This record gives sequence, C-alpha cells and structure tokens, in this order.
Amino acid sequence: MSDLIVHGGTPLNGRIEPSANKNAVLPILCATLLTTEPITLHRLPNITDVRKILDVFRSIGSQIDGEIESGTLTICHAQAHFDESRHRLPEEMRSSIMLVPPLLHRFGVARIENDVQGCTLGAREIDPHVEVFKGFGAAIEQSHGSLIARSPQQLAAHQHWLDYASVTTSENFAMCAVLADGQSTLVNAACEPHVQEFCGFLQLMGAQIDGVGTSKLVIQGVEQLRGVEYTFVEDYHEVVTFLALGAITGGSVSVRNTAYEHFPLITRTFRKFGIELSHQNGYTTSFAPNGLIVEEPFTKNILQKVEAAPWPYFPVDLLPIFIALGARASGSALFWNKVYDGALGWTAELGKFGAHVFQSDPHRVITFGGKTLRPAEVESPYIIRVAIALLMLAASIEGRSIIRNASPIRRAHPGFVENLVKLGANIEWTESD
Ligand SMILES: CC(=O)N[C@H]1[C@@H](OP(=O)(O)OP(=O)(O)OC[C@H]2O[C@@H](n3ccc(=O)[nH]c3=O)[C@H](O)[C@@H]2O)O[C@H](CO)[C@@H](O)[C@@H]1O
Ligand SMILES: C=C(OP(=O)(O)O)C(=O)O
Repeated sequence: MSDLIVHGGTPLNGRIEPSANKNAVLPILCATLLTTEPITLHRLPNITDVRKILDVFRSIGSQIDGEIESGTLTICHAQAHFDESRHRLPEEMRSSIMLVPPLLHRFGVARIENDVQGCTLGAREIDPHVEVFKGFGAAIEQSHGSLIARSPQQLAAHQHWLDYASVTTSENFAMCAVLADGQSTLVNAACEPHVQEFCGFLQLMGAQIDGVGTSKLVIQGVEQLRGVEYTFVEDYHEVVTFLALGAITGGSVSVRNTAYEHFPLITRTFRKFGIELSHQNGYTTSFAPNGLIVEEPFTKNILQKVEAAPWPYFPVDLLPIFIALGARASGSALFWNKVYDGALGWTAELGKFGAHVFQSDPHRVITFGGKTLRPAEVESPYIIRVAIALLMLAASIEGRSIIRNASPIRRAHPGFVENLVKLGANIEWTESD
C-alpha cells in the first residue's frame, strides 16, 4: 500500500505544466486499435492505467516504440491478434470496457471480466454498454465471470437513446459506429471535455462524426481509419486540482490551461468559496484575497451549493476537491452528487482532521467549515479524487498527516508529488503493508 506523509501548513506557490486527461487518454489509446496504421501520441502520461493498457497491447502482439517516460510512443496494431481463451483485460480500471468495440471490429470477439470496476463510487453499470454492443449486432454470452461479445460480421449501424449521459458508453457507441455499416445516432450522449477530445481524435483518424460537444452524435461509418500523430491537451481535473491546492494552503498557483473555454462554471464554483481565478497568457492562477469564505446566497433558507452531474453541469470527479475547500472555508455549503450513489462515504474521514461534514443522504453532504483543524492519519478509499481531497486538507494544516492508500492518485496524475514539492510542499510517498 502506498501512503503519503504530508507536513502541512506551507503555502504552495508557483507554476505547473499539467499532464493529459486520463479520461481522454484511455479511450484514445483503445481507439488506436481501430486501425492497422501506426499512431504516434505525444504528452502521453506515465500513469498506472496507461501502463496497463500498453501491457494488454504488448500481450496481443502490438508494436510499441519509444519510452513512456519520454511522453511519446508510436503504437502499431498491424500484427495484433486477440484470443479470448488466453487474453485478459484489467479489472480494476473502468476503461478496459472501451477495448471491446475495437476488439470486435478487428477480431470479431472481445472478452471482459464482469466486474470491471474503476474507482469505488457506487454502482458502475455495464448494462448500458451491453445494450449498445447488442444494438450494433454483437452477440453477448456470460462465461465464468466474464462477458464475451462476438460479431463475426461487420457491425451494423444503430439508433440509440441512452437512459443517462454515460461517458464511457457514449465513447463505446462512437467506436462501434465509426466502422459500422451505415449511419448511427446516439441521443443523450455525454459531452464532457474528454468526450469531445476523444471524438476529435476519431475525426482525425478519418471518422465522420457530427454533433461533437452536444447531446446528439450522428456518425456515418467509414471503411477504414488511418494512422495519425496526436498531442494530448491539458487535463482540466489536474488544472483545477493544483489551483485548489494553491488556494487551500493560502498560496497562489498558476497552471497552464489552453482550454479555458471550459471554465466558466468551474470559475463561478471557486468563487463560491472566496477563490478568484484569473487567466493570462495561457495560464490560470488562483488566489483567495480574503481567505476561504463560503459566499452567502441571497435567497433565504438555502445553503450555498455545488451540484455535480453530467457535463455541462459541474464535473462529478471534481466534487471531492471542492468538498475539501468547503471543509476548510468558513460558512456552510451543500454538495450534491447527482451521478453516483456511493461516492460520499469517505467524508467521514474528514472528521479525523476535526472538520464537520454531515452526510444527509447517499447523494448529499453539508460542510460546516471554519473549524479548527488538526493533523491526522486518514485512509482513502480506492477513489483517485478522494485521495487528493484528503491530501489537500492535510497540506493546509500545520503538522504531520498521513494519507493511507493514496496510490489511486497514480492512476491519473504523473509526478504528482514531484509537482507538489516544486510548489513548496513537504510531502513524500512511503510504502506500508
Ligand atoms: C474512464 C472514465 O472516463 N471514467 C469516468 C466516466 O466513468 P463512466 O463512464 O463509468 O461513468 P458513467 O457516465 O457511465 O456514470 C457512472 C455511473 O453513474 C450513474 N449515473 C451516471 C449519470 C447519470 O446521469 N445517472 C446515473 O445514474 C450510473 O450508475 C453509472 O453507472 O464518467 C464518470 C462520470 O463523469 C467519471 O466519474 C469517471 O471518471
Ligand atoms: C472515477 C475515475 O476514474 P475511473 O472511471 O477510471 O474509475 C476518475 O477518473 O476520477
């Protein structure tokens, strides 16, 4: 188990060059399997989930040139072959499910473990994915804890309306449709920035997709996709994370951010906690001129609130980071997770720091901030952004805290601790049983 030891209380200051967004990188890596031509990727982050997908590629005979540490790899799947009796996809990452469409297109068969899970946020359904695969003509069978999808023929175009705007289901729909026979339509599609980046990559490969960034995707299948060279854009989760870390520690951090057009709601949400963002020359900077204070709503008898739901709502993966700000800021705020039913239990850990956070139901917590906080030893669940939220609080409190089981951070943020040290943090990894 990897833990973080944090000597908090130092304001973090400086400049960060953020990495790419894991939730764009992983579907894009999966999509490389849609072509037999080489694909070169730049600014590929050296994170656990990427290494796991690359291991799958190596195991099926794909060629990978370059060192992941350099950030540039060329991947060619011309010689790849998938054998469902031998090859296994990783279970502990949600993105494994996005290898199914390319495997179906290329080899007519895919096998995935039933339990493919990512962060432990509550139910992570696979039914919407299965419905999509079936809709395109794949046959699904269950076998010894695995799900096998088969489509000996080319996938056929499909018209579909999702129950809810699921990120990975929309991406899987797009990957099925780009090489299917005919025109497919998806209504209630997800449109998060990483979904937009992913669709942009497919377009670069030659896919014909209309409606990117909206809730309706119209996709005309093409005969084949081509190899391309692609540079990932910055991860808005990482941008927000470092901006929040600067503010919660009483410092000021600037982060390169070329996708500032995605930030209006995020900026307003920071302001609810007394934090201003400014944007100049491609860098966004956070500062809290009067410290962290929850802005009082004008309406009587309501709490200031942050509502997280599928884009263009406030992003659900950023909620823990703002709960940490709420626990630190003076005043009370309501946090509403409209997506996951099991994503807030961890907030009890905040009590160990002396914070007052009340979970009113599976989807809502209220922070009663401004309490005197003390260093603590806390345990993170297997949720990337929660390990970060706990670390944020620890970094803001003078003294030595320990975040047990912080390794999920490595699933999304390369060199995270090194970046924090650069900003002036006193923090290190340590291994325990
Ligand atoms: C690899 C990847 O890209 N992972 C992201 C992706 O996961 P993922 O694609 O798994 O998330 P989904 O959008 O499918 O939502 C996850 C779960 O939330 C529930 N749900 C979701 C939306 C909704 O309106 N109603 C509802 O009930 C469902 O139980 C669903 O299974 O999107 C999530 C939601 O932004 C993010 O947290 C994950 O980081
Ligand atoms: C929940 C996340 O990822 P995953 O879906 O891979 O678990 C995340 O990136 O915060």
